[in-house]
Amino acid sequence: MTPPKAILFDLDGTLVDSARDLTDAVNVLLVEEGLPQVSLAAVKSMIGDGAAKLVERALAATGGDLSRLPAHIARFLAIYETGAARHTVAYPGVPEVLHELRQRGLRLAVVTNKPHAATMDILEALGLAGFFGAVIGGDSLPERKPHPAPLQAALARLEVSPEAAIMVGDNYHDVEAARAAGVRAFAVTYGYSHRPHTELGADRLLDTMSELPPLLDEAVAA
Ligand SMILES: O=C(O)COP(=O)(O)O
Ligand SMILES: [Mg+2]
Repeated sequence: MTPPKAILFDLDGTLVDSARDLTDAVNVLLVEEGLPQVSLAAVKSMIGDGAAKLVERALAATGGDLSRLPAHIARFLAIYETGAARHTVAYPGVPEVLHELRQRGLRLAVVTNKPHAATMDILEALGLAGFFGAVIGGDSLPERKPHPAPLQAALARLEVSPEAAIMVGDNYHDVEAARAAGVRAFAVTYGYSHRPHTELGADRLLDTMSELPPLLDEAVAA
């Protein structure tokens, strides 16, 4: 097996727990619209397909006016971008593992469906931005995961071939995008998966990010 040279990370539910800030921003929008608020658990089940889908799902769940969806999405982004990193934290082990992987000479990227501006705000607020040689957001290209294009764009920027890369995500979109790009796929079990983890089709499952470096050693040995 080709030794890994690059790791592509999903953001929400993989590197960072962002559900509380997303929930707060959705609820500001819903209150403005005179609609009922949604719970943290409900929002976790709506995250993964980008901000537009999150807003659409929240409005659908609360009886909102979907004919005004584009305006609602724009309003949500304006609200979210004022506080995307208020309560958002890195999952346990994430900063240490990113540091270790860079020490090993691996190239790192973020490939997320979250808009690029909010992604950068979060990475900078948490002191993680410097680890990544590429950050592809949900609005960086016309296509989003599960399309392979964002992964391919990250690999082009890192100058690494798909066989020498591993995608680490929390959702089926991450695994599907990786498969379509010819990249190995690992999945974490602590994020916002919409399916049971064993049904994601990932090559390996990680209960914490700290399990990643030893798994890379195995991938090299295999
Ligand atoms: O913004 C989202 O819905 C999901 O973002 P992710 O791709 O980092 O999980
Ligand atoms: Mg995710």
